Amino acid sequence: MSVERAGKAILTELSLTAEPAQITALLGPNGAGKTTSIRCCTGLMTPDSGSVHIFGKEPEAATAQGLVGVMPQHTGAWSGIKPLELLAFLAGQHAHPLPVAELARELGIDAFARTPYRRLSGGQQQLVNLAGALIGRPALVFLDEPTAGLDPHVRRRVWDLVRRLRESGVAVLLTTHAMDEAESLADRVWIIDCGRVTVSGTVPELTATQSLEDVFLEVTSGDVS
Ligand SMILES: Nc1ncnc2c1ncn2[C@@H]1O[C@H](COP(=O)(O)OP(=O)(O)OP(=O)(O)O)[C@@H](O)[C@H]1O
Repeated sequence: MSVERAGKAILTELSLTAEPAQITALLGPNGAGKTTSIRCCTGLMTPDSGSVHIFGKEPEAATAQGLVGVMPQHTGAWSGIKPLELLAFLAGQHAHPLPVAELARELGIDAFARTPYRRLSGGQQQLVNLAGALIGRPALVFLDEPTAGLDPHVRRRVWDLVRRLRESGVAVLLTTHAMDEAESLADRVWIIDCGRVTVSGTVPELTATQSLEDVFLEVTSGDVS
């Protein structure tokens, strides 16, 4: 797919896939087009050319059927709503949601369940956003920098959860700037630069002779102009 905004190419013939029961990492420098790709895949943005298929459906239809979960990098302010209230509300939008209390316990949300969303720390808000993405039991989940700003304990908890999603057959597509995270979690890695795929492969393929960070630095310019 290709996307142009304000006369500038943001994505150029970008093509990638994410398979069920796999963790797919989408890597790229700041401004490379990762979030834009996710927005196109979830129907929030329409590519100027090309198409997106989610289990054979258009993104809007797949999202409407609850097949897709999204953890955005930033949410709008959820204001004064408390985490469990928010998750119960989101659960109500789905036919077969996960049990709210169980998910909240698993992610450690219980500890700050009584604090209004806007007063939560950045990391706590991240966990609530992650729970919100998973509550509807999606078959495909987009996690945009799910562990950015999380402490090492919480990061490991999120990693375990992401691995369990894979084990249960979910297709996980995540973005991250942490190369150790991609190496540890991902089955397949796609590296993009200036809206184009520059390299893709399994972690063992990409790291046969050098670290993933070295590969990243080699195949990306970091030039977003
Ligand atoms: N609606 C829009 N209008 C104009 N430019 C846009 C629009 N949406 C995104 N862009 C530009 O597209 C480029 C890619 O942005 P995007 O958020 O996809 O990057 P990213 O890879 O997710 O970056 P980061 O790692 O910093 O989160 C940026 O230069 C951004 O300014």
